[in-house]
Amino acid sequence: MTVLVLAGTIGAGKSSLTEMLAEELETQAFYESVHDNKVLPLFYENPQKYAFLLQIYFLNKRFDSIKRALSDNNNVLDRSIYEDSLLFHLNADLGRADETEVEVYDDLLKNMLEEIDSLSFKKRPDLLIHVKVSFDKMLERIKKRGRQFEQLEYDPSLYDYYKELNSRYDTWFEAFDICPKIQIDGDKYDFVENEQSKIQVLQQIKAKLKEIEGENN
Ligand SMILES: Nc1ncnc2c1ncn2[C@@H]1O[C@H](COP(=O)(O)OP(=O)(O)O)[C@@H](O)[C@H]1O
Ligand SMILES: Nc1nc2c(ncn2[C@H]2C[C@H](O)[C@@H](COP(=O)(O)O)O2)c(=O)[nH]1
Repeated sequence: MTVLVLAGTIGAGKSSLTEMLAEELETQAFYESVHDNKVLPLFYENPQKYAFLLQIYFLNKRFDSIKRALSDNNNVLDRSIYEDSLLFHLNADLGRADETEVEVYDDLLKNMLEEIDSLSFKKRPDLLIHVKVSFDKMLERIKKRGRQFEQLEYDPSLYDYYKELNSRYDTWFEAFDICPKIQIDGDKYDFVENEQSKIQVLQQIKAKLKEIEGENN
């Protein structure tokens, strides 16, 4: 059983790489709830009002995906539950959640992570794959994808939100020690449109998985 989780800022390329990995490794892909997410557009319209609700929504959906993923053999998840806290605390720091909401959320997340530990013999993912992109690349990709409510034209204050989110990922990744990890340079490798880049990225990930397998034997 192999569990891979993707991590990275908005537009980094997590979903694209998830699809490629699932195909390459012949595993099932689990995607974050975006198109069917009723709260996401509300959050972008009024973050002050909906930051807490959105976070609970995502946490619930992620928990659901993890439960389904763990009952399966091999799988790839397009965003890790470990980034939830990063996203929520950024919003809390921006004054979009009060102290009680932060307390309730932190406690719920801790509880859920403990519950995941007890769900399966597989307690941690085999590998966390962080797709790192520069701030400029992040903006370029968000624009390329074109989700209306994520565009700077829709809300110019998103510029600062995105900038801060992207910069927090570096510290987050450095400190991450829950399972083996690898960083993919999403600026350097255009793995969506360039076949050679795609092959190189998949090779890096497969080499890391081999290295981990060697360490475990
Ligand atoms: N390495 C890459 N090279 C070129 N385009 C990319 C790359 N990664 C992602 N994209 C494009 O950027 C946009 C966002 O990618 P996506 O996979 O949806 O990101 P995420 O899931 O991290 O939010 C999509 O239009 C995708 O085609
Ligand atoms: N406030 C939060 N927003 C989140 C969280 N997880 C995802 N998102 C947002 C960010 C994007 O607009 C969209 C999809 O994310 P991608 O990175 O896959 O593009 O959902 C969260 O936990 N909190």
